[in-house]
Amino acid sequence: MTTKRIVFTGGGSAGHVTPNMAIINELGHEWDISYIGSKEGIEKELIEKMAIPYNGIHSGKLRRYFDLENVSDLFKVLKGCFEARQILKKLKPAVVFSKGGFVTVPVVIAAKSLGIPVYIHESDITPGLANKIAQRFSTRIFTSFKEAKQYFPDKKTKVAGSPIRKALLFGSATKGREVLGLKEPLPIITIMGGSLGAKKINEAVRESLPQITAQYQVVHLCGKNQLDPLLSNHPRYRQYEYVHDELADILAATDLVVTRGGSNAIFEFLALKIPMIIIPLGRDQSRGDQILNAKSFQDKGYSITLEENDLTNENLVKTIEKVFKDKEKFQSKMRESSNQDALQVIIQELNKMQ
Ligand SMILES: CC(=O)N[C@H]1[C@@H](OP(=O)(O)OP(=O)(O)OC[C@H]2O[C@@H](n3ccc(=O)[nH]c3=O)[C@H](O)[C@@H]2O)O[C@H](CO)[C@@H](O)[C@@H]1O
Repeated sequence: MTTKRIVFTGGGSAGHVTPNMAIINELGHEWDISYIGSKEGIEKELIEKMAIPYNGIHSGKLRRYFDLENVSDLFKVLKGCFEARQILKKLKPAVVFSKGGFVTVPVVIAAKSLGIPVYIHESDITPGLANKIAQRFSTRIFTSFKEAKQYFPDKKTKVAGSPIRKALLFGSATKGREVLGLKEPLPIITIMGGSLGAKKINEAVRESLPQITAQYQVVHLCGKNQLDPLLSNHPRYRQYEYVHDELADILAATDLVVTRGGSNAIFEFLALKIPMIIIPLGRDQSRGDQILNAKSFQDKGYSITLEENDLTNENLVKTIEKVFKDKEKFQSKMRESSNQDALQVIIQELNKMQ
């Protein structure tokens, strides 16, 4: 059996890393795997935990508006291109798989300059700036959403769905309740404000805790440095900055999620048939991709959108009650969904490579 080499890249937030992790876990032994990410991004910790060789390069933030920092960031991108080229020259991979995030731009440019095929995956309905640039250098493009296909050249684009870490599909609810130490038979609501946490959601959840915990238990994935020490002994509330392998059991024990509209997270909840309240990141803080993700899921009957501007304690509690009451309806719509097995689609295409 000949060994083929693949280099993954993606970073900046977990959503640009977890799909890579899902694919890495499913690749067979004929693949030799390496990773290129930023020197200090979340991808470094996540990938090193998997014992995959990790190469850190410089990366700069790309902005659509003028800022003096653009100049120093441009130098960082150029430095990153040089570093990525050196790494790729040494590794000589058969393909580079790029998931998005600023760090991928120098990597795909370097790959293209060395004649290495570049595959990219876009998780959102509208492409992020990094993938908008990367797609010009790419050989093959995969998308999670059907609606995203229109933004890419038809010939090289395929709607694959969202690659989900397989372990998430095999969690145990009993183990989840045990790990959490939640012993009461009350339903569990998990709050996930994206991989970095969401300050506004954290505040609203914590202020509404007396009402919410009257009927439910709460697991709060609140993001780095956002734990609230005053709540560490609450009998019906558990908080974590970020969870790794425990997530599968926690989600198996979860009856409802309150979440940001990050694409990977919501496709995971869809796969697990967990009804969602999606509070998308607004246009004032992003390009509005989460608003479109949330609309697409709401239109299909998988979730209810709660706009951040309408996020009052009262609305949050009311929406939780409403979604909980209609839980079966949301789940039956999710069961009807024809979300194909993205992992298989992507792995089959990679395996075709020489
Ligand atoms: C602020 C921002 O720019 N957000 C973007 C970012 O979101 P973000 O990084 O938050 O991405 P997603 O919600 O798509 O994915 C988060 C991932 O982290 C995992 N997770 C999260 C918390 C935790 O404790 N443990 C854990 O494993 C989730 O299971 C999921 O796989 O990338 C997404 C995919 O391009 C975009 O849709 C979002 O708009």
